[in-house]
Amino acid sequence: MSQVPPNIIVALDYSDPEQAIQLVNQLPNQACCLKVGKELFVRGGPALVERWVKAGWRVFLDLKFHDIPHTVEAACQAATDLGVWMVDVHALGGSEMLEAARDAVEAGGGDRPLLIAVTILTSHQLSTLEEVGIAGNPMQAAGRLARLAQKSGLDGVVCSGHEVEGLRDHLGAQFRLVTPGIRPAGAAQDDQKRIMTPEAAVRAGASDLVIGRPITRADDPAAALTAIQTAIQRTEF
Ligand SMILES: O=c1ccn([C@@H]2O[C@H](COP(=O)(O)O)[C@@H](O)[C@H]2O)c(=O)[nH]1
Repeated sequence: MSQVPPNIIVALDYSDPEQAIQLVNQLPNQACCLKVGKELFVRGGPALVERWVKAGWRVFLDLKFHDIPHTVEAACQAATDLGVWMVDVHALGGSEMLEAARDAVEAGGGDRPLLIAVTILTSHQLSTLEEVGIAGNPMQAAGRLARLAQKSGLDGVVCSGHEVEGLRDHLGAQFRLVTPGIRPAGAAQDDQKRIMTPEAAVRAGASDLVIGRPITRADDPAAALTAIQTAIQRTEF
């Protein structure tokens, strides 16, 4: 299990960078981390990321690189140059690609980003794995990919809360388990399939909780974040 309270990473999935900036301005500084994904990065560009990095925010650049090793290595080098706190790739890219990504972030020296690999997306279920030809259920497939990521020298993986306990047992306390698909009780499931409440994910041993719509679509996002943080603080882990 994680020995420190997990980070909350707010997923800034906005089409308008100004809306993202306004939200970040409302958030208690340093009380959470920020996640910039594909939509916001394509619309806002690297300057947006640099703005928050310079302001002292820990930024997870969630672009889920998956390509030939040379391309992923160069993309991870570019992410490292931006000064982000965390960056990710798809474990399905295989060991050669994962090792190229690791070499790129390590070339940045001591102040390098954490490098994590997506195992099985939280929007996937057994039928999705069957559809795309991945053997086993989500736990089995995530377990194989997480072991590959660890063997390739990565710092952790993205998985659903449902896999956290099993992965923690096998991969040790230091390996980062970053969990999206987090839904407070009663919140809309949206397109997520393998969901878990923040409290249950914390009890299972998640290192970081990625939360988007339950915060960004709330009437008062800062209050929604505070409510989740309070619930986590009351949870024994
Ligand atoms: O397996 C994965 C990997 C990444 N994500 C990302 O996390 C957020 C979740 O947003 P919600 O609004 O809380 O559903 C989103 O940016 C995804 O791209 C994921 O959901 N699952």
